[in-house]
This record gives sequence, C-alpha cells and structure tokens, in this order.
Amino acid sequence: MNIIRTSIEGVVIVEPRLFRDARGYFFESFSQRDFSDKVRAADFVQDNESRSTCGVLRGLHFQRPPHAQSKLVRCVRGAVLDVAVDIRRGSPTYGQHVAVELTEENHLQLFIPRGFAHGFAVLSEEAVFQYKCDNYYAPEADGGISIRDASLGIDWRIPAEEAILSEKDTRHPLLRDFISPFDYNEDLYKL
Ligand SMILES: Cc1cn([C@H]2C[C@H](O)[C@@H](COP(=O)(O)OP(=O)(O)O[C@H]3O[C@H](C)C(=O)[C@H](O)[C@H]3O)O2)c(=O)[nH]c1=O
Repeated sequence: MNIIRTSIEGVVIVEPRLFRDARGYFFESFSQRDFSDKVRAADFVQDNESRSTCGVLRGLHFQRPPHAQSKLVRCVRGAVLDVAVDIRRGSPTYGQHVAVELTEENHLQLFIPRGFAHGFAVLSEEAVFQYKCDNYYAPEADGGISIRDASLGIDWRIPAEEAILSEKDTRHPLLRDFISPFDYNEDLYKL
C-alpha cells in the first residue's frame, strides 16, 4: 500500500496495491501490520456500510470524546466526494478540509483521524460506502456541522441546496456557531 499525504497533517490517502489478471483483480483492502507500519497504530473495532442514491449528502459528522472515532473509508460501488474538516481547536488547519474522490475504480481510501468532521457526496447513480472505525457507535455523542456551510469552501460537486439529506443533517450548526469538543494535540497527528 502507498500512502499519499494531504494538505492536513494526519489525513492520508491510502492507495492499495492492486493485482490484476485475466479473472479481474485482487488487493488487500486492509492490513493491520501495513497500516500500523505506514500510518499509525489503529485498533479498528467496527465496520460500517451504507448505500446511497445519486444526490445524497451524508455528514458532516463526528462523535464527541470519549467516543471520538478515527475512520478509514472507501467507496466500493460508484463514486463519492469524501470530505474531512479539521475541527480541532488550536489546529493550524482549523476549519480547513481535505476532499478526495473515492471510487470503485480508483480503490482509494482516506484515513480521517479523531478531531475531524466527515461527510461525503454521492457522485454516481448509487454509492456503497464502507469504513472502519476505531471506536463504537455512540448516538448520545453524535455531533455535526452543516454540510451547507459556505464558509468551509467545500465544492461538493453537486448542488448542496438540492442534496438529499437526513433530517438530522439539516439541523447541524455552521462552523462559526460551533464549539468544538476537540483540542489540537500535535504529537497525536504526526506521522
Ligand atoms: C453511524 C451509525 C448509525 N447507526 C444507525 C443509526 C440510524 O438508525 C441509522 C442511520 O444512521 P445515520 O443517519 O447517522 O447514518 P449516516 O448519516 O450514514 O451517518 C454516518 O455518516 C457519516 C458520513 C459518518 O462519517 C458517520 O460515520 C456516520 O455519522 O444507522 C448504527 O447503528 N451504527 C452506526 O455506527
């Protein structure tokens, strides 16, 4: 697997090694050893999968400490624009984001550390999205910022105002009205 750094320390793109032959392809979608060697020790405890139709936007979500989650995300059917927003107070990249197209064709994955809000827009007819989390689901710790916050400068590639959102996702605050539960800890994010 190849690691590609992004504009935000700690957020990395994982490019798996693909083996193609006359039958199709094979690749190791996750290796604890390789991930620990090349990214960081991560004890993923929960795998999630969601399917979304064209025009859906999910996010921008996080779980508050002590239920904060790092995520390793990928799109196994279709294509999404995946976005991670830095919401760590004191971070030099606070409010900035990384946006990466993850598709069933490019097989790319994105690692999003704790302290980030995460979301994605569906760019294809449908998208099946799978991801690993290093902490369990805790609905009581659920938080979010508005996926329609223009101050974030995210180009979702689809009109956010026409997007299909859950009722919950229509109610998240703008970043300027948001008090983050995360503090920046440089050592935690250095690769
Ligand atoms: C996240 C989650 C949800 N659920 C149940 C709760 C709801 O009844 C149902 C749908 O949940 P929700 O609408 O929160 O699903 P998404 O909008 O896809 O939320 C996710 O979308 C963004 C992109 C994320 O990064 C988060 O992991 C997560 O918040 O699944 C569970 O049982 N376990 C879980 O871990």
